[in-house]
Amino acid sequence: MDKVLETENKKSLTDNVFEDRPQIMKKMSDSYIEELLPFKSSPDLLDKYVTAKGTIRIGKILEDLDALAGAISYKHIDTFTPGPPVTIVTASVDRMEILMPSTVEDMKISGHVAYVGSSSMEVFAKVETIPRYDPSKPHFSESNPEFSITKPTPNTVIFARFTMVARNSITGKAVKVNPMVLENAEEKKLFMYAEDCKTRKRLAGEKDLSKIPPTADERLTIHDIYIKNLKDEETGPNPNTVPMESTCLQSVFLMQPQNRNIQNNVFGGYLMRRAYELAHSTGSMLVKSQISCLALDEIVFKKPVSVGSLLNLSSKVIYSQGEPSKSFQVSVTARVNNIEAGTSYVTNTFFFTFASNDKAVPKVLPKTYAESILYLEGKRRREYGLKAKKSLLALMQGSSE
Ligand SMILES: CCCCCCCCCCCCCCCC(=O)SCCNC(=O)CCNC(=O)[C@H](O)C(C)(C)COP(=O)(O)OP(=O)(O)OC[C@H]1O[C@@H](n2cnc3c(N)ncnc32)[C@H](O)[C@@H]1OP(=O)(O)O
Repeated sequence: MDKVLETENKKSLTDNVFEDRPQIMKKMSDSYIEELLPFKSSPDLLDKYVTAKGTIRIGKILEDLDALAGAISYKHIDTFTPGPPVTIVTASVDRMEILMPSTVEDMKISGHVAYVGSSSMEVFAKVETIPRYDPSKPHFSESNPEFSITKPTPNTVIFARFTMVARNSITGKAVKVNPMVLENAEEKKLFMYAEDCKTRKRLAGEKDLSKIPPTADERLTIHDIYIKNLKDEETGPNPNTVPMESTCLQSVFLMQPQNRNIQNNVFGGYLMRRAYELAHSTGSMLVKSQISCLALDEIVFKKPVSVGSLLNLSSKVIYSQGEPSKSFQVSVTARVNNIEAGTSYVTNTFFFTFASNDKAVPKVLPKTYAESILYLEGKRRREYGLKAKKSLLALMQGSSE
């Protein structure tokens, strides 16, 4: 008996509370949320989202998607009984193809939990245009009587897959989330697909060039660039090429409490918006004209960014083929400086694909080995991106039949 008491006394109070958290079965439709963004009929709303070009700010939409994924996850873990607070954090986001229209359209963002692991949830969310928007419909709906699973349709402009993780708000440890009951074959298929997405993201980063050296073909590419650089030095700079180092931009932000979760860490969506805006500026400076965002590669939020720290975002154009291609890749590295502790670490690197709307894009050339590795990273991402876009478009075509 004494032995049992001794063991019990050694257990942390908060851990017990979380282990005892009741679990209830949830359906996919239980976590569904949709929010209408009627930009055409609501000038006040449009005012918050419009860019100088008169289009919709992609950064704001990315921020909304992250908040929506958070709200959906909280809905899934809700057990309808008062309990200790659980914090939901964004662990990773899959690659997103961005097909935003060049005109202002009414939109809807919606989604639900598509897979649950032990403490993780895969949230599928999409942004779509609503050509025949009915202003008598409510703006915000927490349930949908005609629930259908989230998959891309011909009206989808962004299809996003988030991995959200539940943590004990006090100890920071993993918390078990509610299990899920699958109601039909379509949901089972989506659940398996979502599980694959989660596993792939979990393994992301293990194949990157900081861990695996360039292939033989890639080494040849680096050598070709070296020869080109030598030629340029002899004959004078080529007007159609730009050194990678000259494309760098930086911005520094003090992390304020307005963008924090209950653990005092900054929302992933806020970081995505800031990174997007810097990447867009970096691309525009290269092209010196209007550009459009085509994709945001997968993101892993490795470490939290705490309120009070300094966020340093540094960006560069890491890959562009030059004429006739109009697309190029921009990377943004987020480094956090803790002023009082004097520490600094990289939390994540964002990779964007942009395309020039009209003007030609100069070829970007690396000068150092470190830049060459970034160039190869950009080239790999471009090649992977072309395949990913093809399969998304096929999925969208398929769902219209
Ligand atoms: C307009 C709309 C209306 C909205 C209406 C307003 C609503 C208003 C609500 C606001 C809601 C905001 C919600 C935002 C939420 C943030 O934006 S949070 C801020 C950004 N994110 C962060 O700061 C996270 C930083 N990273 C970390 O803290 C750690 O890396 C993590 C994510 C906790 C993972 O740590 P770890 O030690 O690897 O965790 P570990 O315990 O080993 O694994 C836990 C689970 O995560 C999984 N996992 C870990 N890493 C990964 C990964 N990279 N990929 C996939 N899975 C992973 C594991 O597989 C494991 O899964 P299970 O087997 O338990 O199912």
